[in-house]
Amino acid sequence: MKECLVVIPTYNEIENIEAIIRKVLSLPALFDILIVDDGSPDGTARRVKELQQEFAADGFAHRLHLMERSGKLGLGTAYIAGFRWALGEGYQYVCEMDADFSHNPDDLVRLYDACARGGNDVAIGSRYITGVNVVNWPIGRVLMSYFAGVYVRFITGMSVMDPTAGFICYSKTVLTAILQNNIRFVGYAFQIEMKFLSWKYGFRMTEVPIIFTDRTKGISKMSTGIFKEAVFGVLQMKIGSFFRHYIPPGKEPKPVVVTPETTEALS
Ligand SMILES: Nc1nc2c(ncn2[C@@H]2O[C@H](COP(=O)(O)OP(=O)(O)O[C@H]3O[C@H](CO)[C@@H](O)[C@H](O)[C@@H]3O)[C@@H](O)[C@H]2O)c(=O)[nH]1
Repeated sequence: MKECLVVIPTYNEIENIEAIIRKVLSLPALFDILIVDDGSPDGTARRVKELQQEFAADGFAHRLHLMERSGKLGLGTAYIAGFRWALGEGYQYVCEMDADFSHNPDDLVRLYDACARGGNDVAIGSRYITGVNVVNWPIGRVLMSYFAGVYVRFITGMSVMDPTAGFICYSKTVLTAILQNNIRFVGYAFQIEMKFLSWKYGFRMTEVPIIFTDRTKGISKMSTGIFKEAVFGVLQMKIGSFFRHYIPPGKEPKPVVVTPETTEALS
């Protein structure tokens, strides 16, 4: 059985890609990797292919996968494409993680355990569940991230302390339910939308404390467009939620089968 896939979106991560892949593959063997690369001009995908060849010679090519997309289509759509692939391949759990070591790959085990052994459907690697655990971000970025959380909690009513977190483990059940929806955000607001939908569907969610350490190699792809999408998008998302019902899989009303007996019973 395929147990857990770590989806890593990449755009120009040539300085980090090999190290992060080798680190994840050094963890317990239940973690496979899917890199979703958006045509990185720096050759990130090419390096992944070289590693795939090396691993094939060692007999574990099945643990490293690559999805190449035509251009920079956004973090959210990269993850959605990765999640759909994971469900098609039959993985039980799927993790999100950045390529740049700002998330410590060792914490994957804690996130996975919180779901697989802790009975949760969503385990969030949380920077703010025990104070503020962010290292080396400029103070402006820490404040923006922290108050984005306050804003999201105020607008949505969802009590998650780190709604913009990008280090998460999902069960296949929650992803199956969420992906029935059109995920509207392409940038980092996608992270908020995923948690909001998990919460609306009533899935069990937990926050696992982590320390987020800013990257030392390569640059962040955060932009003002991504920021605006999050600010206005959260409001749209909340308003939109008034007009729909969220029914988790298995809880859908059973269709009534009409037979002569049921017709008689109804009359
Ligand atoms: N495929 C693809 N990957 C992308 C894209 N944009 C960013 N990425 C990849 O997504 C990961 C995160 O991007 P960063 O640009 O390093 O994010 P950050 O500024 O450090 O933001 C962190 O904080 C955000 C808000 O709290 C988080 O939402 C985000 O996940 C991340 O942890 C990296 O692996 C990066 O290469 C894209 O358009 N396409």
